[in-house]
Amino acid sequence: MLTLDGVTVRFGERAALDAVDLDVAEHETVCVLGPSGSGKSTLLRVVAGLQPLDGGRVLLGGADQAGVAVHRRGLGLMFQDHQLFPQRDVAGNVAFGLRMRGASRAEQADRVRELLELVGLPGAERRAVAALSGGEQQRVALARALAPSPRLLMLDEPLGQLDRTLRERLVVELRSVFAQLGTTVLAVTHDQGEAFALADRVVVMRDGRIAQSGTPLEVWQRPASEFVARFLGFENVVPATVTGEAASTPWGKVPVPPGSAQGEAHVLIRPAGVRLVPEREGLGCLVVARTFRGSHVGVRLRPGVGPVLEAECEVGAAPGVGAGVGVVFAPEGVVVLDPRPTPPLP
Ligand SMILES: Nc1ncnc2c1ncn2[C@@H]1O[C@H](COP(=O)(O)OP(=O)(O)OP(=O)(O)O)[C@@H](O)[C@H]1O
Repeated sequence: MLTLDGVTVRFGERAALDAVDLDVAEHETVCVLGPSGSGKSTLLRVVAGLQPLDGGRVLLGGADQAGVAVHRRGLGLMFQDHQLFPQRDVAGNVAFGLRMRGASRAEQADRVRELLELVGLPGAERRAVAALSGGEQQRVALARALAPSPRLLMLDEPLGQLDRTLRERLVVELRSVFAQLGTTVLAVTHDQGEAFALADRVVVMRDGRIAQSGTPLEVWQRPASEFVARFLGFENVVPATVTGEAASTPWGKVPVPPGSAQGEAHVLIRPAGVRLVPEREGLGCLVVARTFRGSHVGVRLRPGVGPVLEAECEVGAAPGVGAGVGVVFAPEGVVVLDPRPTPPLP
């Protein structure tokens, strides 16, 4: 459906996109994730035709889009500040793209009714958009973007300004709407929870390049690099030398899963792989903080050697701040991060 082939965009000396290759298949939802300034919005703007290329090609359905105007690309856009028309009612907003295409009044009304049902706002046609909640406005923006049946729907931080509970609910609804309609989606977000919940495939960007691409599970279980692991919020990442089934780390020897890459690498120890034992039985640590996280308690530990460690304990079993504990590492919680560059996309 969509192919980016060596797409490069420069602003002065700096490449906002540096020879990016990316494919999005029909019916696929791809979420581009990355820190501020990594090139996510530039990527969307390039696909939309809002940003000229300094190199490479953008193809939609196999056709090179060079010189094709924004409104002729068959895209649906839903951007952060969803920019509804405040003077029009809900129906007037949703029907906008249909009117532009010359649909009859009856066609418009049918499609608007259908879409409002789909986004969970049945019968909202005559409501004023200014009187809607943030979440309702977001649904209207989605219905508006979907109304002309775009071949590719592009979302930029679609749920950015909404509160967490609402975001979590809307993500589930979005997924179900996309599945029902078979929509192809390219979304951009800096919120990993949103990306992981929405996407069939996650693409992590760093400095205008793709740092990793994979299913949410693949990326979560096997971050490709120290950068990706840290971006996902993991803190227990250290340089190591792997020999056989052990890694030498600043925390001492750590067991690694069988078949791990050998030699110099970074290792990630998931907090759940950091097991607390009596003080004299493992690496001695001091508990420096404790955070209740609902299903578990996060415990920060200062070891005698090496950087601070994060551990995860069952609620009720977490030691108090100031306690001395021992730590052992469970091999199933250890990931040797691949020192090789991310393999190209299939
Ligand atoms: N019009 C522009 N002129 C100059 N530099 C730009 C322009 N647009 C983007 N950049 C630069 O290109 C880089 C990528 O920007 P981009 O907006 O694509 O990042 P982003 O990942 O979307 O960030 P954010 O999450 O903060 O929106 C940044 O360094 C940014 O400063």
